[in-house]
Amino acid sequence: MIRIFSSLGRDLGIDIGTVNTHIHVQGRGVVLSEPSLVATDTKQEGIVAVGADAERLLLRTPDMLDEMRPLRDGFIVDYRVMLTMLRHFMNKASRSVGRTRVIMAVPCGITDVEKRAMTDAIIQAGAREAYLLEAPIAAALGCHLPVFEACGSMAVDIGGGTTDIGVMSLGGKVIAHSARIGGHDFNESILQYIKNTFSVMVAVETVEAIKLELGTALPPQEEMELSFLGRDIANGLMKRIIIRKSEVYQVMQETLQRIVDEIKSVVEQTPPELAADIMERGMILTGATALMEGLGQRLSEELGIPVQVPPEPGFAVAVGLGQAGKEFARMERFIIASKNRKGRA
Ligand SMILES: Nc1ncnc2c1ncn2[C@@H]1O[C@H](COP(=O)(O)OP(=O)(O)OP(=O)(O)O)[C@@H](O)[C@H]1O
Repeated sequence: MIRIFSSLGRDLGIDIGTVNTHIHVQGRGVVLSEPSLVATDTKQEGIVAVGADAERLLLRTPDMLDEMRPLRDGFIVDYRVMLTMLRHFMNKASRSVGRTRVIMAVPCGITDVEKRAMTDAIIQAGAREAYLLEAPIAAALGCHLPVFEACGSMAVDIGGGTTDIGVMSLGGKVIAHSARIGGHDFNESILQYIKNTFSVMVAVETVEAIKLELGTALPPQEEMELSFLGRDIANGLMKRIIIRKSEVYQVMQETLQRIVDEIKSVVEQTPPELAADIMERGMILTGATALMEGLGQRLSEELGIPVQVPPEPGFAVAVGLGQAGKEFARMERFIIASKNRKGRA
């Protein structure tokens, strides 16, 4: 059983993702939104800058610095760097970190070792108390789904590295599933396609721009194209390439289908009475990948479930963590790990 400690400080809701970190402060809203990125000095192996500062420096002086993302697919890959980044963000978001209760979103189904690492990091970063909540539960709270009522609610959060799917009812989770597939997989497919079709190498920023400009989950109604520069694999010279929206749509099919299949398998495992509620009331789709053109409609058509995308899907989890702070007395069954400075529950 998870112990709920008493708290005096302000709540921080931290959505620390593979690509971005968002922090919600009780009473102030989402106060921080920065890339989950660290720039390290190649010679000294020291950390030079964190978050948005690191992104700026890496763009200006790419040869003198190394880029590090301390989380991959939502999981910690370098504890020391992750801790530095977390401490930096927490101190930026709050002037009294030592009095805060942190509620953090994590992918569904993380192991006990990963839970321990996350709660340890939060306390080491200076917080008074640490609590973990699975991302789709936070997303559902952020979108005001009736998760405490006797009906089924469903939320799907698609970020850069993971798709997290949750079914909730009566203040507890019924199913929580995480698949290591997300926005990054679309980028990978586009990158491979460009390499194989045009025999050029392109910058990751170019691939991201192609996805944001031309990416669509539905067959394009009208053709569009984008021109960009790539480096010819054969002779090393820069070459201008034109890619069409219909090509990008085709390239994205495999990842789209994998996401559909992951959600379908959760719907199939959902108890019939809750599945009926979800078919009627719909599910919510969050995470910044939810901004992709036509994704909500595509999922709705494939799953036969109404899909709603909130106005700012990338912030829904952070907002939900703030809501979890407000509803804290009712959160016991949702909280998957906790720790305070004296120890863990
Ligand atoms: N308009 C858009 N269309 C398609 N994809 C988008 C759009 N805007 C952002 N994305 C994608 O959203 C992803 C980042 O989403 P988000 O910030 O929710 O991820 P994260 O929380 O850091 O990752 P994770 O939850 O997997 O750890 C990136 O892959 C980005 O390319």
